[in-house]
Amino acid sequence: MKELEERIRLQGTVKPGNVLKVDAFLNHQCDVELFDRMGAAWAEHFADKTINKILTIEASGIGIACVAARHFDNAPVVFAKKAQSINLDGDQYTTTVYSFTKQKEFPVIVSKRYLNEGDHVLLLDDFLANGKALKGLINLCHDAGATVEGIGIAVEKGFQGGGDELRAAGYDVDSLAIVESMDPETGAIEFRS
Ligand SMILES: O=P(O)(O)OC[C@H]1O[C@H](OP(=O)(O)OP(=O)(O)O)[C@H](O)[C@@H]1O
Ligand SMILES: O=c1[nH]c(=O)c2nc[nH]c2[nH]1
Repeated sequence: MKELEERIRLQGTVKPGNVLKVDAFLNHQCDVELFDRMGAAWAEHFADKTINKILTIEASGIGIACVAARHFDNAPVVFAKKAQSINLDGDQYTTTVYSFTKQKEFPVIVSKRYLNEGDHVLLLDDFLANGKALKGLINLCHDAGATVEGIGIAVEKGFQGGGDELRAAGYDVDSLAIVESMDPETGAIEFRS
């Protein structure tokens, strides 16, 4: 998606440790009109799939998924929680995920009420790096007997390999911008064409 690549060039900054900071529009301050156009792009890509639920993971996937859901017949958006809470009751599907930005392992939890056998799920998230978050969500879907119909990502860092691993495993991964390389010294960012 050219618009997203341009925004990354304009407002993104490259930090040491393979971190691309795009919090001016994607995952701190949120440009909801951009999110809407991202949702439209995913809807076009996954037009031949039957999708009845969108699954994401807190925190940064939530806003994007909620806006994108408007392009999927207002499919319910479920987000996996990264902490136990007195608000989480009943049976749960759980796994653990190593968080890229927080650099620690989190439990990842979805109530059995909201992910069911027979669900046709689209996974959405802001970033795909090593693929840990998505593998956690895929595990939850597998445990629930739900089918992963596809994966929509705003920014994939292609050089970290998570996206290509998922494609090799047979998943339809639609990343709207794929960063092939980025240099914290010069700030240069190259996209996969
Ligand atoms: O492919 P991966 O290596 O798993 O990286 C991608 C994940 O990293 C971020 O989550 P993180 O927990 O770092 O931050 P967040 O709480 O802002 O979503 C991002 O939102 C993705 O969920
Ligand atoms: O803001 C972010 N920048 C990143 O480079 C990244 N990788 C995973 N998750 C991320 N979030």
